[in-house]
Amino acid sequence: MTDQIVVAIDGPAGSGKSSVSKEVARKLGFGYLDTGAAYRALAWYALDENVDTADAEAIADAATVFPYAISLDPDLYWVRVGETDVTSAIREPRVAAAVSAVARVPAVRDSVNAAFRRLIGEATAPGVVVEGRDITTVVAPDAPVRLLLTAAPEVRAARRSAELTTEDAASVAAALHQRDASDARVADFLTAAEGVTVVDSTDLDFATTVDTVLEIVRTQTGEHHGD
Ligand SMILES: Nc1ncnc2c1ncn2[C@@H]1O[C@H](COP(=O)(O)OP(=O)(O)OP(=O)(O)O)[C@@H](O)[C@H]1O
Ligand SMILES: Nc1ccn([C@@H]2O[C@H](COP(=O)(O)O)[C@@H](O)[C@H]2O)c(=O)n1
Repeated sequence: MTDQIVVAIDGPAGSGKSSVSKEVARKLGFGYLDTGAAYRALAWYALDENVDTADAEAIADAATVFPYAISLDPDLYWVRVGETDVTSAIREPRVAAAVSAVARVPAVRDSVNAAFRRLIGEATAPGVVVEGRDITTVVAPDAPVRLLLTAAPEVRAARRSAELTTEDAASVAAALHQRDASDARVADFLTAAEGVTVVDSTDLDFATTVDTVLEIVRTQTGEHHGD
């Protein structure tokens, strides 16, 4: 599709990328691509198959056979590995703890990036909201809308902690910050690249954050999808 609109959104863990992107996609009638889900699903697969996530070569090999599928429908979101629905399992803290090691393997990034570009190209919606860590810089640097969604570290930790009610808040915050530090060695999602607009949601509620992103999409594309 040639006139497809890509809205590229990057940001650190817990900044609201998934929830905000999904809602923006719904409101615009766009597809939604959660790129972190591919890395999480590969980490889940490695754990399930007893592949050592610290062994880059073994992980690169696993990535070549890993039967991954994802829905781009924001109203019907699922992630599968083979016949197994892993939509919830990939959010477990054990997967979050393993994912950075998997994501730092260059061969893995090359293969998932090719899959992302294929998925975006095959999407039938008028546009796709794509979120992750390197979407504005590597996956879709030419996207007409490129955003860095951020929030203060303590706010992101508190939001994530509110979701993981069985975990203690200090461990949730430590895990989130540790994952950011590890991920930041691979992609710079803490500073906006040239041409990327920053949305800081520290003092914005969810609805206002969504409206802010929608307004930027409308201003930067001149499109009024979903109005
Ligand atoms: N502006 C906001 N105000 C309040 N809560 C928010 C806001 N934005 C997102 N949230 C909430 O913060 C939590 C984290 O958001 P979300 O999972 O979308 O972040 P994320 O950036 O995708 O995280 P990760 O990278 O770890 O997957 C969710 O519970 C979400 O509903
Ligand atoms: N473009 C991306 C997206 C994600 N990652 C890695 O996947 C992990 C999970 O991502 P979430 O968005 O679901 O938190 C993330 O911690 C990164 O390790 C990536 O490298 N590039």
